[in-house]
Amino acid sequence: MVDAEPAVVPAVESTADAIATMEIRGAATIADAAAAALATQAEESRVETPAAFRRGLRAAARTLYETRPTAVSLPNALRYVLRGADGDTVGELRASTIDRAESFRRDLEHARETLGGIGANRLRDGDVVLTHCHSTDALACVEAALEDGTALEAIVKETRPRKQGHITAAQLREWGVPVTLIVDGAARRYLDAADHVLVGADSIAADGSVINKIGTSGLAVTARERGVPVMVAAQTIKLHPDTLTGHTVAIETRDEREVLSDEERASLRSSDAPDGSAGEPGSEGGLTVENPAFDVTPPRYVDAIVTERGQFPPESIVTLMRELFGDTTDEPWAE
Ligand SMILES: O=C(COP(=O)(O)O)[C@H](O)[C@H](O)COP(=O)(O)O
Repeated sequence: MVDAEPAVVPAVESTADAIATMEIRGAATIADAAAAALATQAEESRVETPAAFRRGLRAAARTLYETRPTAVSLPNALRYVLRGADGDTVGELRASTIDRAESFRRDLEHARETLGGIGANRLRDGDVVLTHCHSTDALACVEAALEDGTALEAIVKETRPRKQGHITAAQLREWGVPVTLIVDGAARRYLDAADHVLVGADSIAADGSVINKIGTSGLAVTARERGVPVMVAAQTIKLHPDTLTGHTVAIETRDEREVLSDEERASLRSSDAPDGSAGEPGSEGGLTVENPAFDVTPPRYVDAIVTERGQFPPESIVTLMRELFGDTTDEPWAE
C-alpha cells in the first residue's frame, strides 16, 4: 500500500511560521527550533511505511528550510538530523530521528557554553563591550566572563529596524551589567569608550567573511579605524559549507514596512498629492525603501572568530570548515 502524500504535522508549520515572522529568531535559536520541529514531525507522523515517513520528514525539512535564507545554522541543523534518520521500519526511523534531533540540541547548548568560556578569555576586568543586534553566542562570552568574576560594561546598539539590541540590553541588565543603549548612528562616537566590539554571526564564509545583522560591517570598519578589536562569537554550525565551492550567502530582504509603516507611507502620499488628498498607493514619487537584513564583513576587519573549537583568525577558518563539513553539501530535503 502506498501512503497518500505525507502531511507535515501542524507543529512544524507553526515553527516555520514563527521563524518566518521572527517570533523565533537568531541563528542558533532557529537551528534549535528546527531540530525540535523535526523531532515532533517524527513523533507525530502517522504514516505506515518507511518511504512515506522519509518523505514526510523531507517535506518538514523543506518547510523549515524555506523560512529564512541567511543563517546557515538552519540547513546545517536540518542536514544533521536528516542524515541520522536510520532504520528499516517506521518505528526505527522515528526513534533514530528523535535521538538525532535531541543530540543536535544538546550539542548546540554545549557548544555555546564551551565557546563562552573561550571568548571570556579575551575579556578583562573593567572592559567595555560594544554589541550589535542580539546574539546568544556573543552573550555566552559575557556570561562566562561574569561567572569568572570579570566586571564588564556594555554599550548596546539598538539595531534598526527591529531593535534586537533591546533584547541584548535586557539580558545584560538581568545579569547586572551596566548598559548604555545608543542609536546605531552613534556607534563611532562611542567606540572610543569601548574595548571590544562583540557580535555574533548568521554565517561565516570560507574566506572568513562574517555575515551578520545589517550594520555589522560598518561597525567593524569603524572599529578598525578607532583601533577597537572585533570579536565574532559563532559556533561551528554557523560555518557555511557551500562557500567552500564558491557559493555566496543569500542576504535576506525583509518587508519594507519594517522601515516605513503603512501609516507613514500614507502620510507621504497625502502630503505629495497636489490637492492634499490621500493620493494613490505607489504614488510616493521617487521613493524606494529597501530592507536588507544582513551584511558581509570582510575578514580583514575581524580580529577573531570564537568557536567552541577555539578562536581563529578569520583567514584560517576554512581549515576548520573543511574538517567539519568536507566539500559535500547535499540537500537531503530536496524531493
Ligand atoms: O544577526 C543576528 C540575528 O538576526 P535576526 O534577529 O534577524 O534573526 C544574530 O547576530 C545572529 O543570528 C547570531 O545569533 P546567535 O548567536 O543567537 O545564533
